[in-house]
Amino acid sequence: MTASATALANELPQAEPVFVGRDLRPLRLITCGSVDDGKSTLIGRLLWDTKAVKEDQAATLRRDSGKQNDLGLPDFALLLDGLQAEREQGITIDVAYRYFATDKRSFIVADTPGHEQYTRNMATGASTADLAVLLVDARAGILEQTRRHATIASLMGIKQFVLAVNKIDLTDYNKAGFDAIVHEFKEIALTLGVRQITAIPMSALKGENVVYSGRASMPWYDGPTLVETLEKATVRSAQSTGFRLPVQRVSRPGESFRGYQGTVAGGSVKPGDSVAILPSGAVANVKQIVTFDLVRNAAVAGDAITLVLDRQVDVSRGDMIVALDNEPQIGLAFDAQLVALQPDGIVPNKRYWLKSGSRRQRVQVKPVQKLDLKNGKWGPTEDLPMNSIGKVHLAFDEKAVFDAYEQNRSTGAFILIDPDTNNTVAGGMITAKRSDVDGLNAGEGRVLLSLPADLADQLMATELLASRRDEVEMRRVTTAAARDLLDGIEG
Ligand SMILES: Nc1nc2c(ncn2[C@@H]2O[C@H](COP(=O)(O)OP(=O)(O)OP(=O)(O)O)[C@@H](O)[C@H]2O)c(=O)[nH]1
Repeated sequence: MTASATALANELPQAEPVFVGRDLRPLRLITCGSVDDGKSTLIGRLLWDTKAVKEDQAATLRRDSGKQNDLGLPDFALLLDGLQAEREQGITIDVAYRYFATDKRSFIVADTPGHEQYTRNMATGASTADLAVLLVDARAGILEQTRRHATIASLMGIKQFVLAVNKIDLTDYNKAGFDAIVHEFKEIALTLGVRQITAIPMSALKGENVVYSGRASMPWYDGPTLVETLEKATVRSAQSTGFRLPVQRVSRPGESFRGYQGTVAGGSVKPGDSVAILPSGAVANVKQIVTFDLVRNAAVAGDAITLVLDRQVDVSRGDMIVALDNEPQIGLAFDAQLVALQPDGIVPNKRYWLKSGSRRQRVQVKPVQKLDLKNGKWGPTEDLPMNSIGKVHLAFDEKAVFDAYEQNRSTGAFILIDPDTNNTVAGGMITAKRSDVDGLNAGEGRVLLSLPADLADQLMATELLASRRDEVEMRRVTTAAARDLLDGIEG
């Protein structure tokens, strides 16, 4: 907002501030479903009927789909061909975002592939979404994949669901079939604690109940269209935590200036605020907030800033600067839920890297419960195979800083990386801090050695070190890196 706009806003009566903000914020949604449920067709249809498709794309679409469709309609899935190319590049996190708008609101839709092995992409898309559209083929009904996606979406904190019963035209607009699917889904939703469900019979292909009403074919349905539902959905309220700045970089352009850079991950901050630096616990006041070239008088979640403090304190990459009166949890042990993403699953008690924001820490993971995707019940477990969803205990080598995911989706989320392969093996959410490490070997007192690979292997082969594997962790580095480390210690 410009200075004059701010002044104007201050003069206006304060009666409806909520509405001003609400319409400006786009609704983020994720679409999920099994292969061929019609996800691409639905997104294509949304873009087409809201006129988000540019004229040149539209001409290509009419030309390319001319022969392909027995209904004489354009193949809306073709609109997403560009995304297919993006997918095939094999980018680690594989979510494509599309934008469209009505005169009431704008939307960002995360399109994620439907195959089972793409669960991780779904989890990524869900982590920022306000609402999930779950597609079901009206002929096939609810599948295990539907349950899996609903579960992941709800674990990722999504509270609003649209059950899109698609291809209803292929069932002759059968009301009883639609009702049975809705009934079955409501039972699943109940076990997940999801209450806000809008079920819509639709034909993405024909554009019925997507943007335009399908009443002509389905006089029995008097509910909203998909777009009407999306227009009325609520955008997640701001995170309920105080100020959070995960430090991505310490900027030191000259002797006199030291700033801490990162993207605000919660709350807001202004000069004069008292902050703590975690995990050290040092305290300081905010002296200045800088963005690109501007000095700002406040910053809020989402802003990329450089923070200048009023005194010399020790801050490094991976630390978190937080509101003094509203701090996250600090500890060695946490409860979490995660989705296992790799063929090896989660290996009990193995040491992984946990990455959250710019922080990377060693952690041991103990699976304790697994979700049965057939009946939605949690049961005890000792392992978590690929694509399973589990509750785990985490034990860190050094103090970790988190908010519960419920309170803050940035500072409560993490991924696990296998140190041997560098693969992302899980995506997870912190649920609570634990008071004990549950028999896991929290690594206080453990020795970390960074050595050239051949030397490390020789040392590990000696009897002394082989017998003390739990106490000594060997990091294999190049000879040059080892020399740098030694130089650093000496100099
Ligand atoms: N009759 C009918 N056919 C539909 C409808 N929606 C999609 N289809 C057809 O179903 C097939 C699959 O649709 P897609 O949109 O490609 O499905 P998808 O879920 O995106 O599939 P993937 O991209 O492989 O995950 C296509 O031939 C569509 O034309 C619908 O509402 N009615």
